[in-house]
Amino acid sequence: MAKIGIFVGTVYGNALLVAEEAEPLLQQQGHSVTVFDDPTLADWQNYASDVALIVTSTTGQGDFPDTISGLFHAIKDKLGHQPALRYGVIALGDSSYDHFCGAGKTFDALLQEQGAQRVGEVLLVDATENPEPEAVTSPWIEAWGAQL
Ligand SMILES: Cc1cc2nc3c(=O)[nH]c(=O)nc-3n(C[C@H](O)[C@H](O)[C@H](O)COP(=O)(O)O)c2cc1C
Repeated sequence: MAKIGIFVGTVYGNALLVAEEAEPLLQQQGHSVTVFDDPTLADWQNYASDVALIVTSTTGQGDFPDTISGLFHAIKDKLGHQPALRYGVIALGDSSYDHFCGAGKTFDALLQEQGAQRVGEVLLVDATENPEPEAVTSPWIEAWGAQL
């Protein structure tokens, strides 16, 4: 059983919906789960030796939504190595934009740089192909949770 924090970046609510659907799926696997829809660095640091699931959309031109932008920059500026952290990334985006899933990919790159251990591959969800992201994210989450 793992202690999992789900850290959400959203503008229109899709990523939050995905996170809220992930919570019971992971709990059914015996994990302890908390969703942070406006996450702070203090929230993040409570999971330094546990598991983080980042669920973020991309806005602007490859930018982070405001709900998670502060957390990303705080981790980048204030934390160094995070070798005890295991994590996963679900990146929501739209392939008609230039920087497809840019925010999720950038978050993953930072955590890789900081030595955190990614569980599974980054899930890229394309809104043009999947108008209902849960159809893709729910099976991915079940498989991801089983690896923890
Ligand atoms: C103004 C705007 C800018 C966007 N920019 C990007 C982008 O640069 N890259 C991308 O992959 N998707 C982009 N998207 C698509 C969103 O990430 C996608 O619709 C996502 O599902 C929204 O999730 P949310 O409701 O959690 O914010 C953009 C959408 C809008 C409305």
